[in-house]
Amino acid sequence: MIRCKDLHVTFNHGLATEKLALRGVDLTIPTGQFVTVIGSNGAGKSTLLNTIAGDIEATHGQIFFNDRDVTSLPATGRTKDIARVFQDPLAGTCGNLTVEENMCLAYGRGIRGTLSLALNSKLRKLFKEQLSRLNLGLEDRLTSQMGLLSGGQRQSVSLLMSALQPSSILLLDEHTAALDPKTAALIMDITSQIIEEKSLTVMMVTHSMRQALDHGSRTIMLHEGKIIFDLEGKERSSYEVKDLLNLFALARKDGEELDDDKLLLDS
Ligand SMILES: Nc1ncnc2c1ncn2[C@@H]1O[C@H](COP(=O)(O)OP(=O)(O)OP(=O)(O)O)[C@@H](O)[C@H]1O
Repeated sequence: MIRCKDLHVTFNHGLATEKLALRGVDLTIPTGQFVTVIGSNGAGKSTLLNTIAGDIEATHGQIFFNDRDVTSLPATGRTKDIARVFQDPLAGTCGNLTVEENMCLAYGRGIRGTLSLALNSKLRKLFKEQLSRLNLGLEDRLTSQMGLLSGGQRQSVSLLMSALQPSSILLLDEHTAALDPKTAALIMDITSQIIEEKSLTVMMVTHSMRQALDHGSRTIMLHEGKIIFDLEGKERSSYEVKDLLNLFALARKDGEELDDDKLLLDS
């Protein structure tokens, strides 16, 4: 379970550039729930995920994983609980290491004395099996340098790496946004499989209204640092993409244009 209690994040406090990025987020995500997170540019989606991951310190409020208060834990103290895949395929993997070395690091996160974890034939077999699920021929490129893979290939490996970790929470920040439609669909497919296999608690930020409704069982919409809609159950099932776009229209202030073309394009 993830619980955010009255979560606030203010950047550049007291300066002319002060920004209230989160303004009292109250959110409880039961164990095993898959929540899609939508909202226009600057709504606070990444800030929410980064604060849950510990990369950004909460200005006020608390974060719990189950009953454990992790608010003051740095990101390094939360890595056992959280796996992440980012929009940028370069984030989250090391370009100078080989595919198998990257996977070994991810695998080792759950094991004591990770630095001494050696690549052996058993691990290579496991990594090959995982990579072959992608149907991208990456099972034959275990010793290729990660930096030489295409963005889509690299993102695919990042996703598999998240499945090798012992984490119970998966945070996906627009992880298919930089991919071509075919690769994006493949990645979403594998994402769903991994989530189901590991019964993960998931938050997925997306700009695609279609993706937001097609995946998971709950959708929250952030606007100016607050959750303004929280849809699940029958109500959510009855929603179409156009209904979500209408919610966006309702959320904007009078006369303010929806400045996020991407929302419309990806719908
Ligand atoms: N490190 C930072 N310093 C100052 N302001 C920041 C910082 N990070 C984010 N912000 C601001 O906080 C607000 C929320 O940003 P955030 O990245 O969470 O939005 P988002 O909903 O993820 O947007 P997008 O869809 O464009 O990625 C924005 O106004 C952003 O400019």
